[in-house]
Amino acid sequence: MPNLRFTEQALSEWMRSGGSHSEIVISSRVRIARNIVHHPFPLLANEEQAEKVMDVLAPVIDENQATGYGTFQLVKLDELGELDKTVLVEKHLISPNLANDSRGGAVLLNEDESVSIMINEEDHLRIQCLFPGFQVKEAWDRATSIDDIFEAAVDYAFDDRRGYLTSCPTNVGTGLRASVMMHLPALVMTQQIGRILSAVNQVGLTVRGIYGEGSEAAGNIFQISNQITLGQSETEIIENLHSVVIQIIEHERNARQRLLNDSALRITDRVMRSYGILKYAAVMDLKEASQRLSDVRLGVDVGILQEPSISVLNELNVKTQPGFLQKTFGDKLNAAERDMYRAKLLRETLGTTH
Ligand SMILES: Nc1ncnc2c1ncn2[C@@H]1O[C@H](COP(=O)(O)OP(=O)(O)OP(=O)(O)O)[C@@H](O)[C@H]1O
Repeated sequence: MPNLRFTEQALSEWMRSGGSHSEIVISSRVRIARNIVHHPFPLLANEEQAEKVMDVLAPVIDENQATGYGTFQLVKLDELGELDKTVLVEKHLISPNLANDSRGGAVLLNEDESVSIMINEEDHLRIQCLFPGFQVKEAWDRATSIDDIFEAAVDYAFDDRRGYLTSCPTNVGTGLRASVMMHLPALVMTQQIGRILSAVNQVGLTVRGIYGEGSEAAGNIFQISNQITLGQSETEIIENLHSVVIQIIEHERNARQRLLNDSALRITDRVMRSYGILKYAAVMDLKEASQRLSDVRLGVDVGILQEPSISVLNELNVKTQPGFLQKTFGDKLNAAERDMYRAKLLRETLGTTH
């Protein structure tokens, strides 16, 4: 089993700085889907064929250490235990898809974990770049520079009329998904979220939960990304997302202000109560932890609380997940044990000694 430093720390190095609008936008991501010619797409490939794709793609970055983004390590999913795979998903470094069906799958990760290049996921190549805060354009620049390195080395499946060809028709064209992870507690509390999210859908964007397609929006965190990859240029996709996100930020800010003006005592009580429960509870399930961490994050953002730091809250969002908990406290914890250890971890991290 390889020495996997990526699963030791909960907080990726790239998450340590804030980025712009970080009181509302937690992170930005761009991923580009590509396939290479003369190889069956991953869903149709047998093990040997998947292995061949890996042999073609994995060395491209190895030979190109001058990416400017530090050295990369190749992690083959078949060589990892279930727990390490789960932790990589919990840190957003691989998709749940790749963890569940990792035949011939691999990921190339750079040192600060801001670039993750999945091989043999739904497509041969999925280049993902992550940035803290609202930095979709920066994530796009980085992803496209990595894409250029691959494009110079291999032949991509490309059709003059349709653009880049992908396994799922929803990715054909640019193969681009740009997204932001937003913390929108005030829009949820003021019950405006439904209206805002359906407006978002109407302008070609889609809303997902914290772990992507099919996951729930836990802890008032929503992932907003482009739905359309065909018929729009990459710049248009990024610009469209950018302008909608700016509007959502504005709505969330206004909602926070309104809550503070109209219900300061109620909000303060909610924040302090959640902080107290996180510091002293003996049992805590994931749903409650996510909700209470969201309350505390809001409290820090609007100045009700001076601590903990946002960096500690980001770290707790990963550390309280089932995989990471088991990594910390021991393999194979049942649900009741996880709830107990989650509470212990929260008490210890938030500075309560008993
Ligand atoms: N802005 C973001 N910040 C951090 N992680 C993100 C962000 N957007 C998406 N992710 C993570 O990327 C992973 C994949 O998400 P998702 O399923 O939405 O995208 P995808 O695999 O690119 O989409 P699809 O295959 O459906 O086109 C998930 O674990 C999700 O948490």
